[in-house]
Amino acid sequence: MQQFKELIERQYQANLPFVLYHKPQEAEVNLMTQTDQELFYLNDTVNESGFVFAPFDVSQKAIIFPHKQTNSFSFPHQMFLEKQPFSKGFHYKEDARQAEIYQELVNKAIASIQQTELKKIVTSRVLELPVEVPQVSDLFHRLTATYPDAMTYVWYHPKVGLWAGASPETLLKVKHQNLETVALAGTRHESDLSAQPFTSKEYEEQDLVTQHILDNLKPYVKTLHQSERSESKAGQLIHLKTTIKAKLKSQSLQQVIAQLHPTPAVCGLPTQLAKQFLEQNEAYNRQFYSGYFGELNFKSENKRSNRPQNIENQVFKSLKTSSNLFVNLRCMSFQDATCYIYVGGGITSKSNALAEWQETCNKAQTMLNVL
Ligand SMILES: C=C(O[C@H]1C=CC=C(C(=O)O)[C@@H]1O)C(=O)O
Repeated sequence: MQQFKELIERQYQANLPFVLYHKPQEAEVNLMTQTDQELFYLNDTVNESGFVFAPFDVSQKAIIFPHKQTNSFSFPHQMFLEKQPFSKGFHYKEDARQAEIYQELVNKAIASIQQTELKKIVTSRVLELPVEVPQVSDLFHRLTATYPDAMTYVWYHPKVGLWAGASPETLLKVKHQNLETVALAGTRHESDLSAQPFTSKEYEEQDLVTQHILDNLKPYVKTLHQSERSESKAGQLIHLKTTIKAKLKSQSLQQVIAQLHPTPAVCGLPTQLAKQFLEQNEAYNRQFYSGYFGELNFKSENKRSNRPQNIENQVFKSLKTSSNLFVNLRCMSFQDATCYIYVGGGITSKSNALAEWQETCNKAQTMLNVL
């Protein structure tokens, strides 16, 4: 652990880019470090390989830590579970004015949905906390120990900033031509679920996401399959989730990402109208919140024997390419002794502004727990 800590802190103190991440339930924690401060933008989704960090706004370019410019390390995830980290959680009381402002935004979204063809808008807000930047190795330790089922990460580039989070949502997994994605929406705190089970509001909210993904993927896939809807745990929150699997017609990842991002789980429906509403009414820049991030075109060696017993020990090696991208939710950034926590929720005609405010408070707790 000491070696790990020193490696990360040295990189951070030297103002050099790195990403530290743990994919849901994986045995290993990964670290990629860049040896200079150059900022690389993703230009070619098909041929470039590395860790991408993409903003919500699709008109802005994604950043990549390219494999060719980085060193990669891995550590056993077990190492982060042995000593339970020490967070007591950050007690933060939001003032009534913040609640008012957010509920006004939600009511405006509800009115727009009632008066136009908009069906759903995912409104969001940012909390500002006076917090010194924590030791990045400790922050990651707490995140990954607390949320082993999420995609946890700490990402840093001196020209962009420091981001961290615990995402519950896969944007896509692609291996060869096999694609997997999820429609995730609808939220309850686990302690409320038995008294207040999911209602038609959340089922409809989540159906919109599932249907949108299925419709958008159809032209690009040979087969398409959706799972039964289930309840999925993310920290202390429960969401509704449908898993969608498909066989792609070609490996055009660029087209597929364009179909999936931003989904109605983070923007709304119809997408362009919802985006317009957010541009006009959300009084802050989302930056990387509700964008996507993760492994793009990672190559791993695939070994297989041509005989069941492997008698002649003849092993074929082939390189497999896979991508694992996640939606950047339950995340925060740090700047000048301030921590910014980003939270939102899906609004439909059936939404209640006070309940939506409470939902964003519950979501913020995911990050407050590890500060
Ligand atoms: C927009 C967020 O969550 C999305 C993902 C799951 C459930 C959601 C909801 O219930 O509104 C949101 O669509 C967020 O966490 O900031």
